[in-house]
Amino acid sequence: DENNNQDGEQIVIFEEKITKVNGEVAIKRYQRGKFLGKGGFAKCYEATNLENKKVMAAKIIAKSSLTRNRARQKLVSEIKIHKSLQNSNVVQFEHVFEDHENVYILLELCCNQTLNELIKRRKRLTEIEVQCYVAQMINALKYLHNNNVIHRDLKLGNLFLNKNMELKLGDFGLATKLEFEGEKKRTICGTPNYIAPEVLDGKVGHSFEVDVWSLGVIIYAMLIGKPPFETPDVKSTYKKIKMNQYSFPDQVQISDSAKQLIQKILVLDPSKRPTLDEIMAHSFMNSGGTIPKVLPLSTLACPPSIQYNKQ
Ligand SMILES: CC[C@@H]1C(=O)N(C)c2cncnc2N1C1CCCC1
Repeated sequence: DENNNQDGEQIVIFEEKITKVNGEVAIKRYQRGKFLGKGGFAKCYEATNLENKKVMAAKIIAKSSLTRNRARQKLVSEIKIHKSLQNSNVVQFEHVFEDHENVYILLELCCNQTLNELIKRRKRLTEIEVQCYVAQMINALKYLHNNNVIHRDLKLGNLFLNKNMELKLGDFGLATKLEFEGEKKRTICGTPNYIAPEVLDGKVGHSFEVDVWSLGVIIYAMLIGKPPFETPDVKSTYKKIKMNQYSFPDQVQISDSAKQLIQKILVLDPSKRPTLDEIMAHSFMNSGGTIPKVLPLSTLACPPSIQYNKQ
């Protein structure tokens, strides 16, 4: 019947009521699609804009779960920062609205999940694939940092893959925008495996370099198959990070330039870490055989746009 689709599933529509300047009320309707999973306080579904049939990813947050001020402030900050961003390697923020029960955040759909699932399935990636994903991450991070935004929660699970396997940086729940030149942040936040030592230190402030540290952790995790400081419990992970204690397992053969790049990034002193441009120019990012000027597109692990940028 009108409330169930052909395989008997209930059809759920969520509506946005818009009161126009002339007082007219317009209604935008979205049809809820398959459940994508939970993300923090949010239940996530595919959602189709019934006007233009565009399919997006919807984060639906029950207002009842936002009673604590911290959670509410985090959501307001996430929306304010993410809404202001527009880049080919950043998840596109499509729309946000609310009704009596929920807040609805509509985002670019990334139907190949995240690098976390990819690494789980593949165990580890080839150096060529890693170069390709690192180039896209650097593109996103350069854009963020040029807009005075620090992501602060870079990890495999926040690196989404769209239908063309293009990388899209998402989840700005812990992101922050610096208001003045040289400003330092002090709030301790991030995900244990990827958090920078100076954030744990708590005494000195932290800045853009925390994202470079996390990028180093991600490069190690993509090549080796797990993050460098991972241990069964958070406390010992923090100890290893502060002691800069990690190694390269003999079982996994990676190139010297890959090892060198990781060692260059994972240094305790943030001022000693390479800039994003220096990482891009590192031999690891330009090794793996010279790429012929004219590329047979089929051979490309990553979208032609990125490869050409590297030339
Ligand atoms: C909608 C939330 C989150 C996300 O941020 N994006 C961009 C996304 C985009 N496309 C599919 N899923 C996405 N997710 C998943 C849903 C469950 C956990 C994280």
